[in-house]
Amino acid sequence: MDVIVKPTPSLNGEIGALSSKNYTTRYLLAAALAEGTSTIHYPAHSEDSDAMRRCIRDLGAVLEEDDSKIVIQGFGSHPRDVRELNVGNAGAVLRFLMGVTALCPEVTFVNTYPDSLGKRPHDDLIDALGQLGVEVQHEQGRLPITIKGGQAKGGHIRVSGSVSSQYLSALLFVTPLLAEDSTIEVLNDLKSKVVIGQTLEVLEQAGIVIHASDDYMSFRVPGGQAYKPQTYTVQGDYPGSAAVLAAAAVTQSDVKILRLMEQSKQGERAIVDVLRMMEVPLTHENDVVHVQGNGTLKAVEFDGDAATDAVLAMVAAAVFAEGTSRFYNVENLRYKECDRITDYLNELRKAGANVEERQAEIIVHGRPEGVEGGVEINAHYDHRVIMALTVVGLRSKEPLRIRDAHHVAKSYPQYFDHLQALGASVQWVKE
Ligand SMILES: O=C(O)C1=C[C@@H](OP(=O)(O)O)[C@@H](O)[C@H](O)C1
Ligand SMILES: C=C(OP(=O)(O)O)C(=O)O
Repeated sequence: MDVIVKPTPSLNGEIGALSSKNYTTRYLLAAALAEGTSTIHYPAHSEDSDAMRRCIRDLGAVLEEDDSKIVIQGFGSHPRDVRELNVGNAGAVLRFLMGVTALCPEVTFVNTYPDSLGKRPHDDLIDALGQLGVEVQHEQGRLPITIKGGQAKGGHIRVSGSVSSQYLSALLFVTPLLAEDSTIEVLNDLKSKVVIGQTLEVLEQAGIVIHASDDYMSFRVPGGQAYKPQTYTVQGDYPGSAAVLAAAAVTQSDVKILRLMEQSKQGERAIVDVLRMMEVPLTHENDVVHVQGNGTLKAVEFDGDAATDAVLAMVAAAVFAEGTSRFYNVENLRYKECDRITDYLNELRKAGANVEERQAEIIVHGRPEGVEGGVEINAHYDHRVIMALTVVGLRSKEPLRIRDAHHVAKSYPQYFDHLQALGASVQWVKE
């Protein structure tokens, strides 16, 4: 399905934020790894969170769900012996479960998105699992991947953090369940460091003890621990909401998004600070972000690694700012659902934006007068490219047609409904 985005001068109204993808995947996993019954209130519903639901069920968890909660009977440290798992296009779900299946005799992760997740690297995690005595078969570090576990006991593990924090999160989820203590040393840089704060928060809620250094570069994990069954409540999602806030920032708007915690550990809450730095009129009080956009924005410089999943939305806002914006320290955007630097900037250029790339930077020469539009956009299987190009389309002179926009459902299936509710002119069309 494609979406046509038409120029929309103003957005008005109020929406509840979608539920956080990152917390939902983590709570589902922590509940599955507990023996006993856990409850998760307001879990996210999207392709990625559904992938985690499907896989933990395949591994032996029992799930019962109604409109507002999911009740999970976990399998503890004894997942069922399954042959295959299908994570769809969900990177975090794949990496976390590659760690957990170190507890299984032999599991193959199949390759259902050869042009997206199928291209993403997992070498650093494969190497770390090897240090635990887990045999991993793979296609040059890519899917399909077979994990032959069952022998892992714990020990000293060195893992690179220079491509993704998800490899480290994977190790943090599984090592507490191993018989012996582990130490984890992070080599090189740790990208998306803030996300590790979310992993540690969830592990602590599940009663798991981890001794982390202040810089998150080394960890001591006592072995033989058990996840406690818990009641969790999922907070609102900043990465998805960032796109709606960017849309409000580039139009004449009066838009409120509810359920966005000020004290959240999600790095993408920086969208609020970045829009503020861009002089967009907004407030953030009592978990409500209120944007009263006047369409005028100033350029900004920002370390994007602090808010990795909101950078594309920030860039979309910068397309209409006065001056030149720079988003630096963003190389790992190249290893996501698509190359979020080269592929994304190519689509922005098609729409009429003036953008430049460096290996680890995005530079945007703003066009406050608006961009031409009137072209077809390739979604590159990437929900965040779809959301960001929609923001650009709202302020293009001619409509944008976003091909295969249904991939937005990876994280935010109701994105276009939310925008429509705010008055955006967006419309689904069959190919
Ligand atoms: O741990 C997680 O849930 C995630 C970590 C981040 O990935 P990287 O660590 O690869 O940057 C983020 O982009 C992704 O959407 C979710
Ligand atoms: C990169 C993302 O997800 P993942 O790595 O889990 O596929 C994302 O949600 O933007």
